[in-house]
Amino acid sequence: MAPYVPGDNLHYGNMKVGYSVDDGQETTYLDPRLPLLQHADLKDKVVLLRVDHNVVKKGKILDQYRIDVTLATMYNIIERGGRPIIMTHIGRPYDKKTKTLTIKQDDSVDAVVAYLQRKLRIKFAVPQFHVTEKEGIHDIDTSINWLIHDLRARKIGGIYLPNTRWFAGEEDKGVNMERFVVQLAGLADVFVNDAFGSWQPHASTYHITKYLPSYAGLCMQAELSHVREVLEPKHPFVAVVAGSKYDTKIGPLTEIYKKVDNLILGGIIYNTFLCAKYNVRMKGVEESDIELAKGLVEQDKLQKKILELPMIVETDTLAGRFEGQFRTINVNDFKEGQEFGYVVDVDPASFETPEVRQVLESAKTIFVNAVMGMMPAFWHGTSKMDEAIDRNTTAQKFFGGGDTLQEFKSLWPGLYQAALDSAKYYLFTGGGTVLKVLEEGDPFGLPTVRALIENGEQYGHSQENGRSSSPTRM
Ligand SMILES: Nc1ncnc2c1ncn2[C@@H]1O[C@H](COP(=O)(O)OP(=O)(O)O)[C@@H](O)[C@H]1O
Ligand SMILES: O=C(OP(=O)(O)O)[C@H](O)COP(=O)(O)O
Repeated sequence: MAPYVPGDNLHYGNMKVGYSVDDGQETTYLDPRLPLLQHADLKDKVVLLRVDHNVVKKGKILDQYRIDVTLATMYNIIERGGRPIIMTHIGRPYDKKTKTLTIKQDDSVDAVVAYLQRKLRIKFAVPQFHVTEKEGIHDIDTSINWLIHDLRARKIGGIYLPNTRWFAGEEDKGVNMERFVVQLAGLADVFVNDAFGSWQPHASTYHITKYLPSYAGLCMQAELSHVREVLEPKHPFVAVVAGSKYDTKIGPLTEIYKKVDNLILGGIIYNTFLCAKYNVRMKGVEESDIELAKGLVEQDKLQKKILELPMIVETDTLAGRFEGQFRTINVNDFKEGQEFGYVVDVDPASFETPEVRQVLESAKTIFVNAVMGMMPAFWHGTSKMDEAIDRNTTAQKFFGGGDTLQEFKSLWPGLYQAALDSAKYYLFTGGGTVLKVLEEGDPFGLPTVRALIENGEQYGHSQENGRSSSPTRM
């Protein structure tokens, strides 16, 4: 039998035999100053690869999507002779208020490493370093040299470092950070950033570029290219933003507000907004955050772009959804000075009001970074939101965010699967990152991406230096 040639379909009468295989290339639109993985010299080089494999909850992977989209970069590095040292953060083990680090096995990279080993059938080594209570790992000690020796000798397929946020220097700005970055850089010859979702300028995403020739990975490139569609949306443009990461999401909202036709809020952000607007109080919402939300309330007084979801769910306990201990309350009944228990979801009925239906059904672009309720017990609002958004079959729909994708997958597995292949949907690996890009107005202004560009200019390996011109073929 003749060998199968991709793209060379065989026709027998009306029957089509074989299938055509896409060449895997895609036109991307990237800033020509951005140094690309494709242009790096990787032969026999140790490559420090930062990914966003922040997919582990209580020691388990709930959605492997963020790992799968980095496999192309790993393959590319290995195929071109590079030896990978991979790193990611998991969760938020550093408490900014108490300034302490809590190291729990649940936040380890073990589940990710086990998944990669099963998937790629190569062996990864995870080095162990000395841990200090409340301060984490101070040093990458020399014990790692043995593993690097094995990596170079191809006795192991890769090294996977412990959770980057377990290192004292990761989120620090002083000597701890400098020491950590110098030690990290000492392990490798080249740095590749494929962690679109990790926009925060930490040691392993940002400061490391001061010390190694640095490049954008393939996932990073694809995401940066697609984010243009949200930056230049078809109108009406509706953003739905919810969840629990109040600290990193409230800032971008003021800028995003200017770009959208309507903004729908949920989760802790919405609770804080409601407290500020109606002068009510809810358990778990901090006074300092209410103060921050007042700016958004003022902004909305004139333009009225924020579409309120009127019915929300109040509970007496955060321990679960227990009959008789939760109830639906209506924002329109709020009285100044009222105090509520924990507000943990949006009632699904909110998505059936004529105003909300009209806005979602007439939108041309919808960006969703939203888990409406406290999971896993209060899933009802998020489920209804996903359904209401899917009803609009003409809009371009962009979902982004670790938890957003994970809940989309667990609540609507069939739809999630279809969305992965649908031209009407695009799933971003990072939700906070897309919000940040909308705030900056430029994906190449993200601190981590800017650092790559500056590195390319410093080392002279940006695309502009005779390698290629935009648009780029991956
Ligand atoms: N009202 C609420 N109270 C407490 N937690 C909430 C509430 N609404 C959503 N959450 C939690 O927010 C988390 C998702 O938020 P976030 O990390 O900001 O989203 P993403 O990862 O998609 O950007 C979920 O774990 C969910 O349980
Ligand atoms: O899950 C992430 O972001 P996302 O919740 O905005 O999608 C990323 O891993 C970034 O995590 P971080 O917001 O703790 O820096």
